[in-house]
Order: sequence, then C-alpha cells, then structure tokens
Amino acid sequence: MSQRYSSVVKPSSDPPSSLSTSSLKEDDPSWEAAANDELSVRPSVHRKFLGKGQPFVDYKRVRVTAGKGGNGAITFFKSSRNPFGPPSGGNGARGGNVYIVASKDVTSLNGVLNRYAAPDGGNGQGKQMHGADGRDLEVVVPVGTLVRFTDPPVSISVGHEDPVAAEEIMEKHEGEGQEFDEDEDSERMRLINKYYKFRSGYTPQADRIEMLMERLPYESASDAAPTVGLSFDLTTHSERRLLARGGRGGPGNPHFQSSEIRGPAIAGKGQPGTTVWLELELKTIADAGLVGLPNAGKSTFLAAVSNAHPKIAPYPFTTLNPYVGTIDFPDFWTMTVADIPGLIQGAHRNVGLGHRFLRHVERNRMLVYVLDIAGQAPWDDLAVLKTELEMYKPGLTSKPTLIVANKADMGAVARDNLDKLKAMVDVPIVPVSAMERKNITRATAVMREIVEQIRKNDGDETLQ
Ligand SMILES: Nc1nc2c(ncn2[C@@H]2O[C@H](COP(=O)(O)OP(=O)(O)OP(=O)(O)O)[C@@H](O)[C@H]2O)c(=O)[nH]1
Ligand SMILES: [Mg+2]
Repeated sequence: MSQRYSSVVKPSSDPPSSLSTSSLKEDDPSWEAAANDELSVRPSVHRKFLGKGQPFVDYKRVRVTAGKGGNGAITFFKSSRNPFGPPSGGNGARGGNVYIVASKDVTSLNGVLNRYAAPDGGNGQGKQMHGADGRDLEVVVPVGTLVRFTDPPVSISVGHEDPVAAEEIMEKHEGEGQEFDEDEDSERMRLINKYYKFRSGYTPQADRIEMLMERLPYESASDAAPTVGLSFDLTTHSERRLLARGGRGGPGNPHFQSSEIRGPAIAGKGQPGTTVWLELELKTIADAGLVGLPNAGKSTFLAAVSNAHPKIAPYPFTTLNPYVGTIDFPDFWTMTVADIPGLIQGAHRNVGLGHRFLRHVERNRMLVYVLDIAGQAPWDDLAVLKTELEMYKPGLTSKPTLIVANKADMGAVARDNLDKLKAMVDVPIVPVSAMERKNITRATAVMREIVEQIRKNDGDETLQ
C-alpha cells in the first residue's frame, strides 16, 4: 500500500458533545500499521452461509389462546364396609398461560406462528387426585418487538358465553317439573351450567340451585379487563410479559359437601382460557445502524467487523433485509451492528426498497454512514442519506454519527475525495477498505467509544 492518510479521525462537534475524540487523534495510524493489528477481523467468511437463512419478517398478526381449566371430579370413596363413602373427587387444574419473551437470539418474527394455544389443565380424578396444571407457553420474539392487542378479525366471534347453548339448556330443563320464570331462571341456569357440572341423570333441585348461586366464583377484574388497545415494547433480553391467562380449574365434589348434602353429585367446571389477538411489529434495536447507498459496501463492512455472514455482491440491493451482527472485542465487550438495506433518493416516498426498512434505523443508538469514497461525489451521497432519514422521521439524523469512508483502497480518487469530505463535514471519518479488511479496528474502536458513551448516558442497557 502506498497511500498514506494524514488524519484518520476528525473530532466531532455533533452529539454526544462529551465524547472524547482526543485519544483517537493521538496516533494517526497509517494503513500498514492498522493492517497489522487487525484483532477483530475474521480470517475467512464461511461461504456455505452466504445468501442462506430464513426470510425476514418484521410484522405479524397472532392469535393467542390460554389453556382451559380442568373439571373437578365427581367420585366417591366406596368400600365393602362403606358403600356410600365420602366424596373423593380431585380438583381440576388451571390451564396453561401464554407469555411473550424477548430474546436476543432471534432477529426476525419469521419463527412466530399465526396461532398459539396453551394446553388445558388436567381434570380431577377419583381418590382425591387433582389434575396437572397446563404447561405455560412462551412466544419468543426478537428484542425490539412492539406488541399491540387488537380487535379480533371481523369474521370470527369471540364469546366464551354462548347464547345458543344457554337456549338449549333452557329447553332441556323445560317440562321436568320445574317452573322457570323465563328471564331470571334462564340467566341462573346459564350461570349454573357455566360453572358447575352434575353427574349424568342428576337434576339439581331448587334449593341446590339456590346454594350454587350463592357460591358462584366471583369474576376478578383482571379476568374481564379488556386488553384491546393496550400495547407494550420489549426492549431487553429475556423480558417476559403475560399475554393470556389460563382458565381456573373447577373444584372436586368434596367441596360441595355440607351437613345437608352428604353425597354431592356436583363439581366445578374448568373455566375457558382467554383469547387475545396481537399485532407484533419489529423495530430492530442495535447499537449501530449501517446506513448507505446500495453497493457502498455495508455488508462487506459488517462481515469484516462482526460474526455475521451477509450476502455481498457487486450489484445494488443485494441486501434485502436488515441483518444484525455482533462485534466481539478482545476484552469480551460486545456491541451489535445492523446492516440496513440500501437507501436511495426518494426512499421515504417508497422508491427503491422504500421506507419499509427505515423503521429499523429508528432505534439504533448511533448511525454509521457507509460511503463509497471512490465514487463520484460521496458528499452528495451523504446529503441524500441524511435527507431521506430526515424526511422519514425528523430528528433521526441527530443521533451520534460516524462516517466510514469505504473503498479507500481505490487509489488517488479515493484519497482526494476523502480530503474534500473531511473539509466539508464535522463528524468523525474513518477511511477503511472493508474488502481488504484494512483499518477496520480503527473504525470499531471509534464505534465502541461512541456506544460506550451513549450507554453510560442512558444509564442502562435499554433504549426507548
Ligand atoms: N474495492 C473495494 N470494493 C469493495 C469494498 N467494500 C465492498 N466492495 C465491493 O462493493 C460491492 C458491494 O458490496 P456490498 O457489501 O454488497 O454493498 P452493500 O452496501 O451491502 O450493497 P446493498 O446490499 O446492495 O445495499 C461488492 O462487489 C464488494 O466486493 C472495498 O473496501 N473496496
Ligand atoms: Mg448489502
């Protein structure tokens, strides 16, 4: 390498203002020096991974149903000595809950199913054997997923309480010698049938119905609380939230024994689990987002600095989905970098791949503009990128910034452009050759310094 660059990094007046770039100025390393101490460079890209992988999904609608509670049992402990033994029905168990968990190990909503249903709780058995609780289910989503509870699709009706079934029950009990006062009694029978079950052939008498009405399980506020419209954001690894609560199990028949009722042929029914509809939207959270025109070398840079193996090719729009890689520093400090598909002029109006991916720029801690420094006018490219980000969401460009002047290996043009760019902008600029893996550690060191500063200011690992 014959080129030498006088200054590698320019001190920044951009936020964060407290960021010290003095250490970066101290030893302006040349290409050769930088190339010799490439600690974080992976020697080879595993070819077999190139271009493979799962489709990227960043929006999904999901239906989640918690498990139904198990029914209580109606059994009696009979023996030769005691043919009318005491009631011995076990309780039904609660149905499985459904939780949503954020994980840094998944990067797309691709693995999320359309429907989830937690297992039901087990029914009670004879000999006081209670059912087994339904297993809890976890929906695993990437960190940065927004969860919104929505209305059910119009064509499906939700109701756990089925008015038609209640009608049928009413009809069944008509003509059985019991007089029903139309409205009131049908409502009572509906409730009784919702919460209790009877041994086949058993018809509860009026006084039993009275007793059962008195001890109806009360519905807690959280059971009935409407969730539609609620939303939350999963921003940290292993954050866990309850989506749907499993139904309670019904008590077994010993619970209905009293001085009057010696052999209760009654047990509690398991309650249905709640059903909710969700909208999941992924807005990738990475420490740094790579923003650049198509073909600028973003993917090559990501492959050079991180453990990721994105597809790299000499045509625009090679990268069609955001791709997150992790940079591992020798002292085990890590940061994440997102390769975002190329932007072009008019992206905010949906030109090119459009604004679909701009949402993934929103929540990165810092921006890394990757410019093709050997191109016609890299400063124009930078202006286009900044304009597109601002048009999509005002204020987006005010994040801490680094410019990676890529393709600096391309001779005199690159060197001249770099000098011109340095004179024009007031942001740290690091010339690199992502392809030849030169000056990469320099770039990652600056990125680390900026990210460390932001994390310190934020006070924790979360990001809003
Ligand atoms: N000479 C030279 N070529 C490079 C360098 N970095 C990347 N390239 C080449 O530039 C082309 C585009 O690289 P990519 O990494 O696919 O570019 P990208 O920005 O990810 O492009 P899109 O995914 O299409 O937005 C490839 O042919 C790379 O080999 C570099 O430092 N020097
Ligand atoms: Mg790419």
